[in-house]
Amino acid sequence: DQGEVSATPQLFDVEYLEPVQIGTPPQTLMLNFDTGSSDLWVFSSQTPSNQQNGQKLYDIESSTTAQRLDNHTWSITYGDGSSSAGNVFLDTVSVGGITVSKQAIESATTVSDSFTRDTASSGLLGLAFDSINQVRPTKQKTFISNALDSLELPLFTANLKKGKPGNYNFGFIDPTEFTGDLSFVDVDSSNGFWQFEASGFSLPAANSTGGSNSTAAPGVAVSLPHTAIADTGTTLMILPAAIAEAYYARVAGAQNNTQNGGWVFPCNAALPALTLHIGTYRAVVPGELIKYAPADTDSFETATSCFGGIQTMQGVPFAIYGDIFLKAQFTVFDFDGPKLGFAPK
Ligand SMILES: O=C([C@@H]1CCCNC1)N1CCCCC1
Repeated sequence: DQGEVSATPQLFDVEYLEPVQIGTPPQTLMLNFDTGSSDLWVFSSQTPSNQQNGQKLYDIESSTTAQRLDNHTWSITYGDGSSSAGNVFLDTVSVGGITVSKQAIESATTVSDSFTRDTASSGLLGLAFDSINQVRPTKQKTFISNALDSLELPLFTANLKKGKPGNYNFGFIDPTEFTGDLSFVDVDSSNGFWQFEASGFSLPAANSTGGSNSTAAPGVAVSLPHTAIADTGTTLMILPAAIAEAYYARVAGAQNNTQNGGWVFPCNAALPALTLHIGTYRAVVPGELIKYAPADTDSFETATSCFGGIQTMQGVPFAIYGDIFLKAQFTVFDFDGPKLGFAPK
């Protein structure tokens, strides 16, 4: 089989939501596909009403194929401090026409405030490796793990876009979605993530006049080996401080302001492109993607201070290449290897 599903950005591209069919008859919920985790959990008829805020629910009782997975529960805490927990059911799940019967659906009996406030999302669909699934006493497989045998190729691709719908494909690589050749890098899945090694970065030559979408030829390469994960569920790029410092040194008026929660700069600043070195691949992230969102008002029209798409890694032992990075690269998540493929688009 092959499948394709739209990836619709929410305000400021904070997350991307994809339609998923659950149960019989099918209930379509908008879920956040997350290559940084491995649980498929949903707001459901078991979620307390005081923790709901209009989210569409998985109505367990009205699905004729729902089966309770007795004595199994789940609880997850994400790196940003958000969390959820609950019970487990097995039911039929379809994504872009790919169907898995007896998929573990994790029904939320509690969700933290940030999920309650996120009115558009009915939950997450994890696309990382089964080893970090949080169902106990028996871990459950992700949707993609269950679907693998029915896919033409054991892979899925992510094609996220700035401010408009992109797509995920399952089981095939669509050559019209990228330019040039794909470059592949080995993945170390031992921590359960799509984890790989990057070797450094480059910035445009200092006095190049390129504007905010400057992709002027990169200047000097800086060797800075670091471990990273490809995480569609993280909005920004969380990078080693040395890279963030070198980048924002090239942005007039930039400051790392802990009270606004990170690097901010004047919205009229010229933003250079950042090029990340992954094997022989040179991943260019245009400056316009790094001007992430207004920081002092709710609109780019009135804001003077803007929040950076590049922030520094506090605490996590690896960099997180999130949506800011993935908006600039067509990415292949290939279980054969496993490996990641990147190409410009
Ligand atoms: O919780 C997360 C992220 C949060 C945002 C959504 N993706 C998963 N992790 C990834 C980075 C290492 C710690 C775990």
